[in-house]
Amino acid sequence: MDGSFLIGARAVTRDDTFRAIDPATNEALDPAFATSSLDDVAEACRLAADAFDTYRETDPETRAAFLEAIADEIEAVDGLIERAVRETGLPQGRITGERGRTTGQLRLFAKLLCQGRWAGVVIDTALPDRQPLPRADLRQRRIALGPVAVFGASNFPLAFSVAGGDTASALAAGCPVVVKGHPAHPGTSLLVGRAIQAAVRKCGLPEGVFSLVQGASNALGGALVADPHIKAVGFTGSRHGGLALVEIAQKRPEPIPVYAEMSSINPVLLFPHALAARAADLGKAYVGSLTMGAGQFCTNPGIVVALDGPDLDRFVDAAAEALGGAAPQVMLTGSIHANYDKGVTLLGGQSGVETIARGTEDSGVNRGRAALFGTTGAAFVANPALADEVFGAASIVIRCADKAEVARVLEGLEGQLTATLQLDDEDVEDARALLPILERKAGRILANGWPTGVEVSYAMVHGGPFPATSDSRTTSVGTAAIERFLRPVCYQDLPDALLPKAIQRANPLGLPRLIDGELE
Ligand SMILES: NC(=O)C1=CN([C@@H]2O[C@H](COP(=O)(O)OP(=O)(O)OC[C@H]3O[C@@H](n4cnc5c(N)ncnc54)[C@H](O)[C@@H]3O)[C@@H](O)[C@H]2O)C=CC1
Ligand SMILES: O=C(O)CCC(=O)C(=O)O
Repeated sequence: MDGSFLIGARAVTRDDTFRAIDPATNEALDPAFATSSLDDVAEACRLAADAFDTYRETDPETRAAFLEAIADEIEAVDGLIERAVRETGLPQGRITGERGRTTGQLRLFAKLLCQGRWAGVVIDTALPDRQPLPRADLRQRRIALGPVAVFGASNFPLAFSVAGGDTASALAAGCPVVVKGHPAHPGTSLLVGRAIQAAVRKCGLPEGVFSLVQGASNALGGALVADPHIKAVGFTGSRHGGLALVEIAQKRPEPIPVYAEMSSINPVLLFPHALAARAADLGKAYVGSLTMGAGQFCTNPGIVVALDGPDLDRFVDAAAEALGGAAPQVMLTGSIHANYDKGVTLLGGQSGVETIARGTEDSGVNRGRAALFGTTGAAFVANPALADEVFGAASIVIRCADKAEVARVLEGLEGQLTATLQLDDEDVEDARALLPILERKAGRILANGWPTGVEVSYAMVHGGPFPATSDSRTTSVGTAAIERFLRPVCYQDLPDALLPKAIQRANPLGLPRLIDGELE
């Protein structure tokens, strides 16, 4: 690996460099990586704009073959898993699974392209004899928005990074992509970036379809979002970072959409009959979800809400026992670990909050020690700081005096990616009463499971009201993610010779069409 970054078909080096740090040891890793300059960012965006008109009008099958080629190239990269493990501290099994999720995601978008519904073809045929006025021939399809800036996430070095869901959905839509790799895993980013670059070449696509810029400074990311050629942004990371990018995008002479996935504490509701039947099992399973990946999931179960009583005591005892035996895990970066420790100290120091259990003692660098807290519904409602996300394996159990207090706790929450119900048949009526609140708050509501681990599928919604995301109308995981990067265009009375293939009368692409309100 040579430490370059990728501008179109070129690998570029610069004198200004930075290194990845192995978070398990704090050792700086070779090689040194070139930091992209602001001119490099501008060049990547210009190439993307040059490629746009050609790339967006490629046949769906061509883009599908491209996505498949990227997946194949990623699977062929030597040393990818090892490098990602070194740069993130995540275990090999987890990274291997994540690679499968990443390539599976690319292949799912390839399949979606061949199915054609994404093109959104709707036709209202002309009614020349309609009284009192004739109707024109109206043909709608969706086209790509333009070049997209994607920010790789620290916590998913493959599935939410260079070739992750944002990139896959933007490329599927017909948008060239300029990725800013996350500075914590530049080697992983480069290896995956090279795989995409190779796929661009093999598929004969314009070089500007993909570039990867690298560097740690906010100026770099800010310049990318501000570049006039960029027409949308995909981001997963901190609330602070996401909001900074939203502000830059809104202040541009031409504001653009930012799809930022930010903070979420993912409430878990324990209903009385479920608690009575299996409190101890629920306690253990909750700690499994909480501590997975050192808790570094935005879907991590950060709060548990239940009626106070002996069954909740049994849940808490089982959770405390499981968490008390949980070994500290390497976190992604020194600063994420420091933020975690700070968040745990702040939460534990709030009035009305008790520390129920901590994971076993910290014995190495950047190890996150799990933390379980408890409080009452009244204290939680009175103090918004108790609902701040602590990114890592920390969670708080909220003991409510009655059902009305459960509802008040939920009403007080900000927007969430998920809400989880642990319930039995006898709990359904209580759950039904809370469903309207949960629908207003969350993008995904699940029963008798745990929120971590998102399925990549057609029905998935990985989104939710602010601050879970900056735009609750969409999802960043699953096939519906393509919609973020498309916009409708209506063609009125254009002759067939001028129409794009997607909406020509003979339907040469064989796309599904809604004609005069009826599915063809
Ligand atoms: N909710 C979630 O899913 C996640 C939350 N986090 C939170 O974020 C904290 C920091 O972790 P990171 O992953 O590094 O996230 P981050 O938001 O600090 O950085 C993500 C990316 O955005 C860029 N960036 C950040 N602020 C920027 C700005 N003002 N202008 C331009 N570019 C900017 C960074 O260089 C990086 O490429 C964690 O401690 C955690 O609290 C991190 C990862 C996921
Ligand atoms: O739980 C998952 O699989 C996805 C989590 C996620 O989107 C994140 O942590 O950024």
